[in-house]
Amino acid sequence: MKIYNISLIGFGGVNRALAELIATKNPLWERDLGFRLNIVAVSDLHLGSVISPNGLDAKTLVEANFAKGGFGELSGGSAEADNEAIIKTAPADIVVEATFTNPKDGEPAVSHCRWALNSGKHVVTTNKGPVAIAGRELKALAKANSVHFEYEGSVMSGTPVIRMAEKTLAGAEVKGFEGILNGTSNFVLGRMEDGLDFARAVAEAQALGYAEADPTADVEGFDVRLKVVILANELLGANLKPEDVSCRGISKLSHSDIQAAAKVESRWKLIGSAVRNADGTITGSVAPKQLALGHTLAGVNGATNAVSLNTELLGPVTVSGPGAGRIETAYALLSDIVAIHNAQSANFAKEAA
Ligand SMILES: NC(=O)C1=CN([C@@H]2O[C@H](COP(=O)(O)OP(=O)(O)OC[C@H]3O[C@@H](n4cnc5c(N)ncnc54)[C@H](O)[C@@H]3O)[C@@H](O)[C@H]2O)C=CC1
Ligand SMILES: N[C@@H](CC=O)C(=O)O
Repeated sequence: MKIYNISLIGFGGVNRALAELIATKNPLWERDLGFRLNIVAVSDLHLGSVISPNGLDAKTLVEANFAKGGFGELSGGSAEADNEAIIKTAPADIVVEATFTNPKDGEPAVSHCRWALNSGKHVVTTNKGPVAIAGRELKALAKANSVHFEYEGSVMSGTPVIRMAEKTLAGAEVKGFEGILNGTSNFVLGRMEDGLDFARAVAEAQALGYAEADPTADVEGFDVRLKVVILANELLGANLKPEDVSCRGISKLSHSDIQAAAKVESRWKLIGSAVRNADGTITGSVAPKQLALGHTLAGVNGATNAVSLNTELLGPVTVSGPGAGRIETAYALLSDIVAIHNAQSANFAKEAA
């Protein structure tokens, strides 16, 4: 049975949820997936950092109510988050990057990924910054170091859109897509339909763990813009950068806009889309759209996301599922580790044959 040693970079909602899963699900994973996970290091800007080559107890990590710098009290701990040393020197097979998404330049997460890949460690991440802004470079770096760079959770949280499209729709020729790609803004629009004001709806999304550290990224569309770039580059073979995608969020929609839409049997949704043009170029955009109630995306509510992939051979194929949430996103990290494990097992089998 395989044990993967992992380092957690960032210990907020998502990585804490992964630790929670590790605390309870390792025996199940051992039986069903053929591996278990062992946390050998954690680094967090607020809590500090800790390395324990034999492994930290996941339950203790989750249940201890650490104060600022609290990892300094642990054996092998420091009150400072020394990400670089943790990533480069802790005896991990896999670095799990779940610090905040920086929509401007992706840092410091891009550097975290570079350090890990250059040290011969796999990277799994839910952070959209490195994937949208430096995805090509990081994939090449992973290849050069014979390791994996996996990022299923960067779009639609635990709902498997990237891997599903690449593996099971291979050959179907994706020509474009449109989707609801931000759980927070979709949740906020729904709560405004219920009569709640914008600020209170955003506060609810924050309390539920859906929102970005700065929820401006959610409501102004910057988060969806990163996801449009990721999907367009993955599924349409584009080479878009965030600044190539036009972007308008939901913050200017008022209660009267929402009521006016309801009167004509429609509702507002924040739509991210991309299309391959006749000349082969790809255009991406993010904007609120008023959809008739019969539209495939109009009934997608709360933090649920959905994307309709427009394919040449099948027409539209729509995938829907959780788009945000701590456990849901931690599942995406697990699915990335399963992908690494399966690829490695296949390699070992090939070498042994
Ligand atoms: N929460 C969700 O539903 C989803 C989140 N994501 C992405 O996953 C990542 C993590 O999300 P959450 O855990 O919800 O965020 P969070 O804000 O709860 O946690 C982020 C953690 O990273 C730490 N951090 C920030 N900068 C750091 C640095 N330079 N070094 C070390 N630690 C640092 C913070 O102290 C915080 O504990 C983000 O990039 C987010 O965009 C992706 C899909 C869904
Ligand atoms: N803040 C994001 C989290 C997932 O990417 C969202 O609300 O969709």
